[in-house]
Amino acid sequence: MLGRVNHIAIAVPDLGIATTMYRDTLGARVSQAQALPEHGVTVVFVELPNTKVELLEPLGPDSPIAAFLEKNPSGGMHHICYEVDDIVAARDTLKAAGARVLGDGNPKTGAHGKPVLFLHPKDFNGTLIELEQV
Ligand SMILES: C[C@@H](C(=O)O)C(=O)SCCNC(=O)CCNC(=O)[C@H](O)C(C)(C)COP(=O)(O)OP(=O)(O)OC[C@H]1O[C@@H](n2cnc3c(N)ncnc32)[C@H](O)[C@@H]1OP(=O)(O)O
Ligand SMILES: [Co+2]
Repeated sequence: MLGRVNHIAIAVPDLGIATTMYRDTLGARVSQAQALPEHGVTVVFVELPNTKVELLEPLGPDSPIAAFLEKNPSGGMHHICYEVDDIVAARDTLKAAGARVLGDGNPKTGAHGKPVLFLHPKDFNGTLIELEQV
């Protein structure tokens, strides 16, 4: 079911500071900030030779990363995104295996304009998983 790692996400309290750190201190190429109101986050992608790191800042009053940042005020690793060929087939297989699919269970359009879904961290060794159909 799983393909490549698409990105690893880090929740950050201040996207401007985090972007400067990745660009100027760590010397990486970074994208422009992109507000994603449907996801309650603003994102910046750090573009690495083999994958991407997604920096996430809360957007709006109901951000899904707000509680995480309250518990981890300086930020922290938030999720890992794996690529799948068929997200609906993957969802149905995982649901049948007892995994909790977050939200209403229907894929949303993610930061790359492709369908994404999230799986509950408590069902996957304490790691929040995002699936992206590529
Ligand atoms: C746009 C896009 C893209 O790439 O295309 C994105 O990535 S959007 C990225 C942002 N969107 C999302 O993350 C959407 C899916 N996420 C969610 O629905 C939420 O973040 C949840 C995963 C349900 C967690 O929500 P919240 O923290 O408010 O709930 P909660 O406090 O009840 O947490 C339940 C338990 O899970 C733990 N928990 C919470 N977030 C966690 C995380 N990221 N990794 C590992 N564990 C985590 C909490 O500590 C708690 O454990 P204890 O009970 O042991 O204390
Ligand atoms: Co993501």
